[in-house]
Amino acid sequence: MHTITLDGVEVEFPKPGDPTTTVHALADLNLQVRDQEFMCLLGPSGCGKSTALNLIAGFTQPTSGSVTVDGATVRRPGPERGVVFQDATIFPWMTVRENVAFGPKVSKGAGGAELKALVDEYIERVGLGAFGDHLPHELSGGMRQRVGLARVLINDPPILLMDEPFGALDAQTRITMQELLLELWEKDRKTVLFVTHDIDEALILSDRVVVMSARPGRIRHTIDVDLPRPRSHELITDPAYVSLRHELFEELRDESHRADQLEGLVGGKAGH
Ligand SMILES: Nc1ncnc2c1ncn2[C@@H]1O[C@H](COP(=O)(O)OP(=O)(O)OP(=O)(O)O)[C@@H](O)[C@H]1O
Repeated sequence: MHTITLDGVEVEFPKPGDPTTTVHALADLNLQVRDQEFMCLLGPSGCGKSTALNLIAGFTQPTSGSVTVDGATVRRPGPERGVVFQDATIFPWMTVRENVAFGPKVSKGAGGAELKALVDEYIERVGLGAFGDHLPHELSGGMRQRVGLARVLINDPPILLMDEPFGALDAQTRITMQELLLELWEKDRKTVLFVTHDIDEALILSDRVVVMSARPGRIRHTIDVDLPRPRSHELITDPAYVSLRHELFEELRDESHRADQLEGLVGGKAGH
């Protein structure tokens, strides 16, 4: 069982440039990600999605409230939580194969034929079988993100935390990567928390979508995505999909408007 629980989580940051005031990033956030569930956190820019993910990853601590993984309080990063960011964390001087081998080599002292076979397997899984000896600068953005994914997956973490991993990719590559992720997840269901501000991405991937409010982020709305799996983008014309999309669009529109007001981008006053 691999579950994530946030209970009454508050996060306040010192305001950059003005440490006497704070930015209230998360307010009384309560969230539970179930075992082997694919959950998307959806919300307007600046609502605290990354802050929530960073708490679970163990990169930051809540001001109050609790963050637990499998019942244990999160205090630091751990091998059971794999984190994938928008910019793939890969070493530019290492080949694809060396990059993918890095984790098991360093954390488990793996090596030899066994490691080589494992690396080949994961490179194959992410569709980079023919690119093992390439350096990152010889790859496209989508291919680099595949390397980033393989680097995390090879450690076989039961929990995946993904922060807009496809956010920097062009629309078509993004769709390809979503379908690759779905295919990988169908085979080996990990507990996933995926941060995005893209409604279609959330719907295609998730079992549940949690919509966060504008800052301070709290949960505004949760929807169950009862669409059949395995899924592909053909789903977008399905009436059930269209209806869920409309529901999420309405929720997100209100919150995006509030977020813009907070930032002083449209009418109203900037605030914290
Ligand atoms: N280390 C920090 N110090 C001060 N303020 C911070 C820090 N990290 C985040 N914030 C602020 O907290 C709020 C939430 O930020 P966060 O990055 O979690 O939002 P987000 O929903 O992930 O946004 P986006 O979709 O734009 O990435 C923002 O107002 C941000 O400026």
